[in-house]
Amino acid sequence: MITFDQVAKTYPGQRRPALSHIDVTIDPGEFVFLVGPSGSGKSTFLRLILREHRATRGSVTVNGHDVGRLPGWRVPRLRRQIGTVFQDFRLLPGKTVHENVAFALQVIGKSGSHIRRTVPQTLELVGLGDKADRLPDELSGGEQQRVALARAVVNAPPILIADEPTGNLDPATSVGIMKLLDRINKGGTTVVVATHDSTIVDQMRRRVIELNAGELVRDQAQGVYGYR
Ligand SMILES: Nc1ncnc2c1ncn2[C@@H]1O[C@H](COP(=O)(O)OP(=O)(O)OP(=O)(O)O)[C@@H](O)[C@H]1O
Repeated sequence: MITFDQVAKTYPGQRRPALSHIDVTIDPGEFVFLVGPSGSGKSTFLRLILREHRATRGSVTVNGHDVGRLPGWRVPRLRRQIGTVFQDFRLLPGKTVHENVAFALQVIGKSGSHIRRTVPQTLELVGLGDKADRLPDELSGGEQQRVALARAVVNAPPILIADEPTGNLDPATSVGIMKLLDRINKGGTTVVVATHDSTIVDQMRRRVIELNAGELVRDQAQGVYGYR
């Protein structure tokens, strides 16, 4: 599903590579935590999957496609296969919860009847069925992240990527978000989460990939956070 084959990435103008010698395979349906100190390359790893950047060496394959070789016009189709969630939620402030989630379907051309059916189901999944008409600034941080999650999965992508999804949330709220990611994964979605949240990684005991200075230094089934 997602394969890194001898991947290296050096950003333009930088001497030190952000990633080097990365060899890893993530199978369909896996749940993977990506951990490592600040600057170790976690976001770069995720950006290569999304083709926000291209590898300098080696190849990144998603669903059988070498994403570095995709022509530009195919990149939107790749990104439709990958739901994304970030630390800062990135909701549209002038739109309601329903509209934020619906917008993700409108931009890919889904019909009004599909949207009216699917959005309420997805808001129920994330526990926000009763807050569809709220604006983002009328929600708590945890609720805003649930909206972002609903938006990420409303078109049922096979892959969900989350970069520090609990970075702005208190511990109790973070547990709720991780339980939701776990539930989405149990529905068959491959989930990759970059995080500094050691408590949650230690609680969940899923596969842990650790990066350090751009190198993959640990790949552990049912792993722990494992460094300070
Ligand atoms: N656009 C860029 N241009 C140049 N260098 C970059 C760029 N993005 C990241 N880097 C560098 O690449 C290295 C890896 O950064 P990256 O953001 O992938 O780390 P990270 O593990 O996600 O860090 P954090 O936990 O702080 O988010 C760092 O040295 C960073 O300064």
